[in-house]
Amino acid sequence: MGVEVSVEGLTKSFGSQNIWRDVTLTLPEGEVSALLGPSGTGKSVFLKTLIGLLHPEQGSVIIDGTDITQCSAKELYEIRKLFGVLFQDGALFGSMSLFDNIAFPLREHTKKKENEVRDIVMEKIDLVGLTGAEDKLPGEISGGMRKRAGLARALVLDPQIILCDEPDSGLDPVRTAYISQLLIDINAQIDATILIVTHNINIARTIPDNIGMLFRKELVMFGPREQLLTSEQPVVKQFLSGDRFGPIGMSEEKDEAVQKQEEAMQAAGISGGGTKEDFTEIIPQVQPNPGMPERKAIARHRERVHAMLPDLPENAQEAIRRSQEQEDQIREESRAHAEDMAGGGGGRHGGDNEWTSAPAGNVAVADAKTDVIDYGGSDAPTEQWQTPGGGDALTKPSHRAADGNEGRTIQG
Ligand SMILES: Nc1ncnc2c1ncn2[C@@H]1O[C@H](COP(=O)(O)OP(=O)(O)OP(=O)(O)O)[C@@H](O)[C@H]1O
Repeated sequence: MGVEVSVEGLTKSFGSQNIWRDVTLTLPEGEVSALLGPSGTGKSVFLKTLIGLLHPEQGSVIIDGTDITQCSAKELYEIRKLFGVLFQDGALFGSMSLFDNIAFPLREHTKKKENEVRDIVMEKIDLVGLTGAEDKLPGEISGGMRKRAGLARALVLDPQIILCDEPDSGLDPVRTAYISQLLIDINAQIDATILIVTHNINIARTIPDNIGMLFRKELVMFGPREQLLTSEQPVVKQFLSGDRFGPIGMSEEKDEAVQKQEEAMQAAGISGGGTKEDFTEIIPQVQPNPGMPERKAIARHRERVHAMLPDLPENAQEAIRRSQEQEDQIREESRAHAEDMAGGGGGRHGGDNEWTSAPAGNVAVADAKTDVIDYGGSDAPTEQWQTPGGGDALTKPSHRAADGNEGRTIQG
C-alpha cells in the first residue's frame, strides 16, 4: 500500500532566487494527486525535493515517519526505495537497450536471478506496450516510447510512491489517454501514492483525486480535484482555460500597465485565445479498466473529503456530490460489464496492453532535463552535483546517458 507524504512549511531557493515558500500539503496514501502551475514555478524542483535530490532551506517532508530533509544518507537511501520516478524524457541510459535500462534497478538493488529479472522486465515491457522493442537503444525509438520505457523502469521494484514529471509530454492525445489509464490501473492494483506533475488539463480533469497549483512562489491551493476545477480564483481559471488574459504572463508576473491594457482589449471583445469550456462541469474521474480491482483509495478519499466538505466553497461541495454520484453509477456499470465479460470468457487481452497486468517499482531517480540518472547509491546525491548550466546533474559521470533525445518525434 502507498504511504503518505506529508510536506510542511517547505521553502526552496537557489542562491537569492526563491522558488517557492511555505508549501504545506499532504499526498494522501494511495491517492492520485496532480500538481499544476505555469512553467518555471518549480514543480520539478518540488518533485526532486520530495525524493531528497534537492534540499529545502526550511520545512519538512515526512515519509513513513522519517523527515527526509533531516535524515542520514543511509536513511534517505532506504526511503528512496519506496519511490518510482518518471522524469520528463524517461532519462534512459543511451548506451543500453530498453531491456537493460528497465532491468537496471533490479540488477542494482536486488539479488534476483537473471531469469527472474527477465520475467519482471518483460512483464513491464508488455504493460507499457513496448513488446518487440526491448533490444532497441533509446536513440532508436520515439520520445513517447522512451517515456513508456521510463515508466516501465519506474515500476520494476514495486514502488509505494510514484512520481511522474509530465508523463504526457511528447505524447499524442491518444497515447496520453493510455498512459493516464495505465496510472489509474497501476493505482488500482498496488494502491501506490501517485503525484503527477502536468500542464495537461485533460489529465487534471479526469485522473487525480486531488489537485494542487503553484503560482507566484506559493501553493495556491491543494484539495479535491473538484475544488480546483470549480475555483473562482483568476489564476486557476486562466490556467485551466489557457487564456492569455489574466494574472499569468509570458514571464511569470504581469505588471499593472499590461493588465490594464488587457482589460481594455477584453472590453473591446478581443479574444485571449482560451477555451470557453466550462470546467465547473465536472467530468467523471477515469476508472480502472474492467478486470482491474477497485481503487482502494476511493473509499479513503471519500471519507477525507466528507470530513472537509463543510469547509469547502458551496460550488465545490455541489461538484463533489455530483461527481461522486456519477462515479458510483459508472463503477456499477463497469462491474456489470466485467461480470458479463467473465461469463463470456472475457478478461485480459492477449498482450495488447490495453488492460494491464501487475506492475512493480523502481528506485531509479533520473533527471530527464540533463539526461542523467542516480540510482540512490550510498552517496546521497545533493546539489553538489549541479551542472554548470544550473541543471542538477544528479549522478556520477559514468552514469551519464547519451540518449538521443534531440530530434525526437512526437509519436508514442
Ligand atoms: N539546480 C538548479 N539550480 C538553479 N536553479 C534551478 C535549479 N533547478 C531548477 N532551477 C530553477 O528553478 C525554477 C523552477 O524550475 P522547474 O524546472 O522546477 O520549473 P517547472 O515548474 O517544473 O517548469 P516547467 O513546467 O517548465 O517544467 C527555474 O527558474 C529553474 O531555472
